[in-house]
Amino acid sequence: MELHFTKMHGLGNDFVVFDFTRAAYPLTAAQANKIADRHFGIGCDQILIVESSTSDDIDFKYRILNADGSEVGQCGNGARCFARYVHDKGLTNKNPVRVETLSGVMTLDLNPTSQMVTVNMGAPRFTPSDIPLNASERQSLYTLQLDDQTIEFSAVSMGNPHAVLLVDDVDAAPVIELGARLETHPMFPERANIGFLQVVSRQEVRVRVFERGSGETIACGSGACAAVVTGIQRGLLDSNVTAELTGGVLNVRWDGENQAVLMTGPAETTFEGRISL
Ligand SMILES: N[C@@H](CCC[C@H](N)C(=O)O)C(=O)O
Repeated sequence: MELHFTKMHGLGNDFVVFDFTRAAYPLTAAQANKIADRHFGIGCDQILIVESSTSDDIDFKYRILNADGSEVGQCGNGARCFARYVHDKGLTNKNPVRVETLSGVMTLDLNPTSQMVTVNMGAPRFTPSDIPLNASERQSLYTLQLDDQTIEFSAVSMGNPHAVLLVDDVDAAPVIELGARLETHPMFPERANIGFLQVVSRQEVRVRVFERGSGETIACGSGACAAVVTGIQRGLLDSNVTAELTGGVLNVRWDGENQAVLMTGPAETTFEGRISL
């Protein structure tokens, strides 16, 4: 079977995008894993699948597979690329675009004069069972034990599970070593994305994220939102924040409890091709 794909990225968080609106194709986890492989496949952090929606008021179904083949409910950088893709391919001319994911409905707003897209990420969820997190009650800071180290973190669902650690300097943070160990810690029954947050000022942060199912990526949209939201909750940040990731800059806005998070950033196409599976 040969499939046409489009390669896209949001701040270097890169995606292989497939249009399955006309014909469904059941990609297996093993095939997804092969596509994402940077040596034996195309190479990407996530695979994004465009499908038709069955609801009248929703434009598309937006499915997300991590590089390890696991299907997940959220990808913020991917959502911006999704919006750009369905417009560039002429699948819709609606703006905003409404999409359904495993985690709920998202609204994607394309800026008509630039490559920027604003994603309404929905309201963050803090209840442990919603994240999910093995804890009996909601707290702004949790701790877990790793050998003889006590790790302090905040936890939130942005439609996917995030733990956020506050650090003095993201460049010096042990993102890969600690991220890999925390991703699969029993505190996180569905694993978690592990973010490292450095507060530069009340309006500016630096963030690195070890992503569940993909490893450290050079940008994670939902990770940036999780980091900013937990920083605001801890009283360290204002409601409108610039998040600097290794791949570039996002704007994140959150006006507090039960309010939706708005994330704005670029979305770009790099190339198109065909792959035999
Ligand atoms: N890169 C993403 C997040 C992709 C999914 C994540 N790895 C998970 O497993 O939840 C983003 O930009 O949000």
